[in-house]
Amino acid sequence: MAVCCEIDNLKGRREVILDDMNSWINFSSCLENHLLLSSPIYRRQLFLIRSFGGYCCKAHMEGQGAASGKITALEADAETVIRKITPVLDPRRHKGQAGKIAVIGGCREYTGAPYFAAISALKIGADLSHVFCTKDASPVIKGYSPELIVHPVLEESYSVRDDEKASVAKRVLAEVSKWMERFDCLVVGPGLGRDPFLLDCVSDIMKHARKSNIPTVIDGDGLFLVTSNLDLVKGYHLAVLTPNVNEYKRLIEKALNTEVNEDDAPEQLLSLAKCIGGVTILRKGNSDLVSDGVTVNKVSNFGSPRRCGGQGDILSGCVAVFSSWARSSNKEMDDKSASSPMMLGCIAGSSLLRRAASLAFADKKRATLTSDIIECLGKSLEDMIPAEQG
Ligand SMILES: NC(=O)C1=CN([C@@H]2O[C@H](COP(=O)(O)OP(=O)(O)OC[C@H]3O[C@@H](n4cnc5c(N)ncnc54)[C@H](O)[C@@H]3O)[C@@H](O)[C@H]2O)[C@@H](O)CC1
Ligand SMILES: Nc1ncnc2c1ncn2[C@@H]1O[C@H](COP(=O)(O)OP(=O)(O)OP(=O)(O)O)[C@@H](O)[C@H]1O
Ligand SMILES: [Mg+2]
Repeated sequence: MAVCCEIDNLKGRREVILDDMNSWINFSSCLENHLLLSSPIYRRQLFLIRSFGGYCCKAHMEGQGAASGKITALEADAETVIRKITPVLDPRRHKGQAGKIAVIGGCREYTGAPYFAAISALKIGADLSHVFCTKDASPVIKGYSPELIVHPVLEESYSVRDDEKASVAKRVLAEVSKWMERFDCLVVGPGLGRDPFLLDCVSDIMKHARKSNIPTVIDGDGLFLVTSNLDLVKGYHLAVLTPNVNEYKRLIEKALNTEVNEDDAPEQLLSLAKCIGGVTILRKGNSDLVSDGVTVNKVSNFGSPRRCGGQGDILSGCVAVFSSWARSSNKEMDDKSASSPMMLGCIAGSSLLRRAASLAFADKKRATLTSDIIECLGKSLEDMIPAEQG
């Protein structure tokens, strides 16, 4: 009979005999839910057990690797996560209950990024999607889509005199704050730009969101801001950072004062998340890695070989929605021991984006663009969780 609690302690040699279906179910759910950090040896044994057909087998596990070897990231069961957290389409629900998201981003240079993030949130099932951007960016973003609610409230240095800055900053915070309590999640950074005055205002917005316990996904130039002031997110368990290759490099250099180490990538990500006080970090790349400083997971389902700009923006909008759904489903089930909603949101968002990218690429090949991927978000979700059954 498998004794699941012993599986956590792999310091010595363990023998696990899975002699019936129930013990296999216990054993495998223990692995999926708790033992996310494992040694290569352990993973080989898991594979061996699986290859025996799931049960009625005997496995010897040498624990040396777990005690002294590398930390590896187990592939997350993203499809199960998506099925678990996506809300049913219940006719008794009213507008807003499936999620209200706000993107803080969009300036003179970048109007695509906040649009991609905000429209992706709607495409996967959120009810309302707002964008808080600069005055210049607003008509452009509104022009892309009548679905988005666009607030032209941010200001860049060039449009504000020095003697006006304090009052303008106060006004910007007031404009965003009056909406804040209504949002289930913020996405800070897609297309924000790096204007110092604008970033000061966004720091104030982030502090306010934190005080109000609003989950916050930080991407793009939001990561530039956070890297320059880690205290903005340090210890905030409702923060998610979604760095790309450059953004990750800067974070590692700043927080850990070292270089990116590809050989021990899961371990380094775990240390980074721990160092920033348990924020959740989704490191984007060929495989996406997700950690909250306690566990580390991998999402590596096939995506697309096209690296057109904007895919990270889609991801940030999806992570915001899925994290909100995961939070609500934890609350509905009153399950305090459930996995971190931000981890689940990252796993679900990453997997869905990659599926959508793969579908879009199958159709458009080299001509695949971010808008094509957005068009595939709905079908990708439908394939896993049909609307009529959901
Ligand atoms: N259509 C759009 O509006 C898009 C806008 N985007 C926005 O563009 C902004 C910048 O995002 P990126 O993903 O390009 O940011 P990155 O930080 O990845 O790159 C910015 C640029 O600086 C260079 N760079 C980065 N780190 C460097 C370093 N350490 N030394 C030298 N050069 C370095 C990169 O090669 C790149 O050309 C963000 O606000 C982002 O959201 C992107 O999301 C792509 C789509
Ligand atoms: N080499 C890769 N192979 C496969 N998929 C990748 C690769 N790199 C990134 N991705 C996927 O694309 C998504 C976006 O990652 P990317 O690194 O392009 O973000 P980004 O640079 O922030 O994008 P954006 O242009 O929106 O700012 C990731 O979540 C990942 O799933
Ligand atoms: Mg990006």
